[in-house]
Amino acid sequence: MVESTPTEVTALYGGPATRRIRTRDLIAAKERGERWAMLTSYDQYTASIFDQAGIPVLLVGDSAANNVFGYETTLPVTAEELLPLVRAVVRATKHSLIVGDLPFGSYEEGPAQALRTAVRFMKEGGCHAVKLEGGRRCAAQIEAIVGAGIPVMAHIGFTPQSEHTLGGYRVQGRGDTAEEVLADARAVAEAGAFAVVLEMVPGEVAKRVTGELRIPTVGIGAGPDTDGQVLVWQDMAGLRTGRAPRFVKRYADLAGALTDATRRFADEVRGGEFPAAEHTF
Ligand SMILES: Nc1nc(=O)c2c([nH]1)NC[C@@H]1CN(c3ccc(C(=O)N[C@@H](CCC(=O)O)C(=O)O)cc3)CN21
Ligand SMILES: CC(C)C(=O)C(=O)O
Ligand SMILES: [Mg+2]
Repeated sequence: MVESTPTEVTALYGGPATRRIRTRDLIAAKERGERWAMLTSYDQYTASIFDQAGIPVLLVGDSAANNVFGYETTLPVTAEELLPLVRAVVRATKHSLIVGDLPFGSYEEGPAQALRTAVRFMKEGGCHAVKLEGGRRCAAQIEAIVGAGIPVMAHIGFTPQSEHTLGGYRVQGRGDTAEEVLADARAVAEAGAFAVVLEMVPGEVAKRVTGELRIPTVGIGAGPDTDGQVLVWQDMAGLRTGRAPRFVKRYADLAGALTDATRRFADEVRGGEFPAAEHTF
């Protein structure tokens, strides 16, 4: 039997988990035809669980705006709010590649601003790559960041930071506009992105993009034919209540479990059952 060297990772799943996943592992996985999962994470405990459960890529999303800070949209969240979350996720993990999502307003002015923010995320956040929203319009930003040695994940299709231009939460790339999504995908790959998120695009369009690009595609509401799939963790685990987007599948009912635990705790305090002798010094 051939023993693997400590630095070798033969597969994203099941390989010797002796070091962090790197961007090149994701490109190699695509060449082998392997699919992989990505989740958001914004804190120590979820980061550690996802890292140990074998999620190769964790995104500290600007969706922390909605799912941590309680804003309506992702537009208000700042680098100052996101950076401590990035640091927490990095500190809690050993294997996953950590991607920091650049917030609205921190890269649109041009390559110099984008590079400055990306450097902050790497230096102050300690993440291993950054993500930004936009295709052709962000090619210069991607080039500048990649040119400084920082890996970039792109994000095209429905880009929540530009919901006011896109006309709300809508599928992008239906009919004739499929070519727009393809042009954006080619532009970000050409600019040096190591992967690209495809959000809310028709499955057929995502399949075409995935077949055409050498870099992996990561779908959210983009059908089954992308190389990776990403969900917001509170959606995946059923912590978020209320109506979820159609692309969400709930794998647990954390909201139900936590409500139940909370009620029992409160009831036992009211009934004098907690704390018991074993909890008392
Ligand atoms: N919890 C959470 N999950 C997400 O997926 C997510 C965030 N937050 N925050 C940032 C963005 C916003 N995203 C969203 C938010 C809403 C819809 C939505 O309501 N979609 C509807 C309408 C689609 C349509 O009309 O075509 C759906 O049913 O999917 C989609 C993506 C994705 N991101
Ligand atoms: C949904 C993913 C791709 C994202 O950008 C986020 O969570 O911020
Ligand atoms: Mg985001």
